[in-house]
Amino acid sequence: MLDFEDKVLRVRNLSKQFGEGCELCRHDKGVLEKNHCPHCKTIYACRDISFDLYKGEILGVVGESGSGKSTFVKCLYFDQDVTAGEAYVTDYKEGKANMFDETSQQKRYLRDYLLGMVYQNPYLGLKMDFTTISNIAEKLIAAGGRNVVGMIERADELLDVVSIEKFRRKDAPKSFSGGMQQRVQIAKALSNNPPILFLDEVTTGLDLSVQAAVLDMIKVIQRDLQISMIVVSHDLGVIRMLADRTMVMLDGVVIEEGLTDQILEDPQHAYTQQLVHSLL
Ligand SMILES: Nc1ncnc2c1ncn2[C@@H]1O[C@H](COP(=O)(O)OP(=O)(O)OP(=O)(O)O)[C@@H](O)[C@H]1O
Repeated sequence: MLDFEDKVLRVRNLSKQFGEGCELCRHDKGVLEKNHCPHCKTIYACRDISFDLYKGEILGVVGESGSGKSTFVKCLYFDQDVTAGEAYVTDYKEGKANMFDETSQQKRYLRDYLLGMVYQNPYLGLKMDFTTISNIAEKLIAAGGRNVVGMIERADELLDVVSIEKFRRKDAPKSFSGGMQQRVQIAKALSNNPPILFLDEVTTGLDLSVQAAVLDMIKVIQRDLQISMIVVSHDLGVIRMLADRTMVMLDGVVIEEGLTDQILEDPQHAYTQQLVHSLL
């Protein structure tokens, strides 16, 4: 049974809109067509998303393109500002400070010490012209690392974890395959031991066999390091393989959530039923 004490992240009513809204949509979300207002064209990308993330669990977020998954995870990593909502990290100010209200310096601290992100597009997470080792060192330096030998040792250790061969470690990621780039991103995101890691469509676009290898690796890392993860994917197959619990998003709203097995065996919402059916 999960305990209240085991929560690492608490999110309440996370909302993100693109546009100001108008008299019609601001007060009555019933006027929306899917996720947008037909009158003023404001897009309500995420609406009132609330959940808890527990220590050592993988929470899956699944939904079709445009359902708001990336916006949701970008808000949590401060790549985008929320329109409204609260989020509390247990390891930060005893879980009492709404991280969305913090200063940019405090948000940088949260990113450097407590949160990690692996992007779908490795160009967003890596400096493609730097060596692989210095990509990892960059994150360690941001988190206060000054001991060069220590940082190189740490980078080596992490590149072992993600199976990047020793002779490639001084190469720049631009010379790597897509699967290798994702593995370097994962090593970089793990470098400061964050208790919480976000992964956004990390295997999309990879060959099936490479995809399977990256997913296996994520599972092993999560088991060995007991990191809590939020895994975002349009692919229920990925979520089935990784996630303990799942939230299903449609048009910016969480329409269903529960244990992944439960959702797969007994989906309640028509959209979830369709998703599950497509897996069969
Ligand atoms: N910067 C932006 N400006 C305006 N609208 C945006 C912006 N970013 C996202 N949106 C809109 O927000 C909605 C959710 O987009 P989001 O990228 O979060 O969806 P998604 O589920 O991650 O889809 P995909 O996997 O295709 O990226 C979409 O309607 C999208 O057009």
